[in-house]
Amino acid sequence: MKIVDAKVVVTSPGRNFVTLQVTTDDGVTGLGDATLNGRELAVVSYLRDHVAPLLIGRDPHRIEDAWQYLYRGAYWRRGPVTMAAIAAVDVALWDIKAKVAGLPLYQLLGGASRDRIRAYGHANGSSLPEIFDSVRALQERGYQAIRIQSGVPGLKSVYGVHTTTSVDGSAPDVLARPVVEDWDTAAYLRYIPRVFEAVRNEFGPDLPLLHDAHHRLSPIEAARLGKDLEPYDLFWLEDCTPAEDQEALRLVRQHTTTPLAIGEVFNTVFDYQTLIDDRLIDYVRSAVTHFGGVSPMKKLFDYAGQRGIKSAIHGPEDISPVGMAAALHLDLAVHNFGIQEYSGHTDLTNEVFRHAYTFDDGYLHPGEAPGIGVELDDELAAAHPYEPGYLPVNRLQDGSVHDW
Ligand SMILES: O=C(O)[C@@H](O)[C@H](O)[C@H](O)CO
Ligand SMILES: [Mg+2]
Repeated sequence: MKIVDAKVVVTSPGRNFVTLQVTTDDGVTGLGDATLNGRELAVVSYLRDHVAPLLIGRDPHRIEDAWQYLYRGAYWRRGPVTMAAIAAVDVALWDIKAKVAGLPLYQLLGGASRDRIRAYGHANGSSLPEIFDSVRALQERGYQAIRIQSGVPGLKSVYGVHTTTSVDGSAPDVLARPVVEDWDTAAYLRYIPRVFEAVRNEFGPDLPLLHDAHHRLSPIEAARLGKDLEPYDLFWLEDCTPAEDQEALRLVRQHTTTPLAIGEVFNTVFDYQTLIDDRLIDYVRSAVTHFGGVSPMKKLFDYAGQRGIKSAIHGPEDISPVGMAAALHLDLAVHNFGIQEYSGHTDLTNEVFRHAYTFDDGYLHPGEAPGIGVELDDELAAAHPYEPGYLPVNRLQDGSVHDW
């Protein structure tokens, strides 16, 4: 069997997605997600100009060799652009192998370790009543674990709430530049424990609650927040310190028993080495799409599992249904599964990417279709071309840039 075509499809059914479609001489196709939010076209070029020509003529079954060839063979290793491109190839080849076998991918990863996959959803609000309504709306959709993000008194923007207008009064952005949001760490640290106290009082002790600090805190600030949140029994505190600094989490860990999760912007296992070896975290948060694919994610989970650390694959809306499907096959198969982030996609996105996976009563399942279980509607994808779009940036009240 040989690869005869490798096509990159960019589509924006509401937001941008980059998909690699690999075709074999037998007419089998495999899909991989290469979406890198806000830098999509860099990965498109990497794949089209530098990777696709190397794939033609290769045996699609040699997945590990293709991965090593693209990773070691480029000489320039790691980084989100490279690893998103390699991820798309890896997932497309796993999709092909599983389709040829006539099996859903999870069967090739060891088979199901569980019957269903617990998901968490995102509740947001600028006030407590808004947050309570948001939690109730998620519970009505079936969610049984919920991330809580809150506006902070004195700040105009609410992290996680989509806006197209900058807080600094600059010309309204037409998404050609990032929106500017505002941030004040001291106000946030004073307020967030009160939010979790109120949510616990409203919804009781049983509902698993999560919170994302989005890399905005120094180690000592994160340590304080972890301690202040202990009475409210969080499932985890996510991304409390900047992701580049593994040692920062040692200080946080020494001060709090609030469980810690990190990794959505990590690209390789080396970003986790100290964190896993020294048991400084409880959950690894990488996305299949940004970590080089299913192959390195399986290795990461096996390594983390030796230290009792669990999986929690990144799954916001900017992971396409292709990336989500790949995540769900891993979730079902690995023993040390923790939880899966799942926001779902728009109806239009679900039409462009028809998928076998399901969400019922707060639990996901990848489905039984051979491969990863996603089919791309090329015509509908082409009808919704790329549109520039960016995540926001944060500025402090003195105007300086802060982590978003
Ligand atoms: O945990 C999450 O889902 C967030 O941190 C998102 O990944 C981020 O806002 C970019 O979309
Ligand atoms: Mg996050």
